[in-house]
Amino acid sequence: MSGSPADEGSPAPGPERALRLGTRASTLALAQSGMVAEALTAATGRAVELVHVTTYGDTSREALSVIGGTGVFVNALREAIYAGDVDFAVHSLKDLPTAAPEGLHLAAITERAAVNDALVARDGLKLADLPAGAKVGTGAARRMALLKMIRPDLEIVPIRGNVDTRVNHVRSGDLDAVVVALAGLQRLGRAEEATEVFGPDVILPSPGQGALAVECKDPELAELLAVLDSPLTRAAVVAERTMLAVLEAGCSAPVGGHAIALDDNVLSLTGVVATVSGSRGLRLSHAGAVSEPEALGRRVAQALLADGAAELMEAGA
Ligand SMILES: NCc1[nH]cc(CCC(=O)O)c1CC(=O)O
Repeated sequence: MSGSPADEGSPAPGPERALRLGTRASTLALAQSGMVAEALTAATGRAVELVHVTTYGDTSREALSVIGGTGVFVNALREAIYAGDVDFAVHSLKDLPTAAPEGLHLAAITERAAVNDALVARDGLKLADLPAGAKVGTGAARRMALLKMIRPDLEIVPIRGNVDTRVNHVRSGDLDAVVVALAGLQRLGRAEEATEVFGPDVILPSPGQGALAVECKDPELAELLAVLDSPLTRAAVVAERTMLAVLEAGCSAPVGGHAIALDDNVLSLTGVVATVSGSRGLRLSHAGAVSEPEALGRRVAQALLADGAAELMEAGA
């Protein structure tokens, strides 16, 4: 194949030109895409060029629940791949809808960074130190519900926007605290602003949190990108996302899921489902084979459903 011109009819980008990586232009997306680009170049020697793609989710001020959920960030990047404007894209895995898109390969799921949620509070405060009625910003139903379970007195303020924007609400004094993904803070070089890092036992993360998904259309490119895949992270997030899919939870439902490898062969998956108000919640864990993450995801989802998860998600309060 080497030496064949890129325009000879093969959709596979020839080795002579840089691979075009489509990315949102937010600081976090640029950091994530940059990390993947560097890792790919280090592993394969291929040059990677970042191509900015503006998504409706970036320009709209509307609530995500109104404009179609986090899928809006993903769709514009996918369109750019389908159109051939870019060769591949990097997404935060937790933003990917669970349904597999037609004609695209989930070529790599990168080794997971921190799965934790983190509190960024004024004056170095921890959750337990916040005064009664303190204003805590988050737009995620899961975070709202799980925070309310621990501190029913808090005033949850629904905010959205990039991680920097959200953290800046604390800097400016609008809010006493925000809850964001630690992985996001770390990738922005702002991890030291976290005043508390929540273990999964306290706030169970979102399915896929901390992992990046690398997606492309061309099968040969998918083989090249697979060098970035972490099989253990893939097994964990497949278990988490299967659970989410079986629960049929929209991205707005308060659902958490987190799988860890107990050893090379055994995965433990914990799932949580709650009412948005945090008035009621269910949480349980099962273990299963690393080689069969879908079965584990289904098992945890079915156990949650058997305990009344569907009613909780519909309750709305
Ligand atoms: N919902 C937006 C989003 N998607 C991915 C991350 C963080 C990075 C990650 O989870 O890998 C964030 C920010 C946040 O949740 O605070």
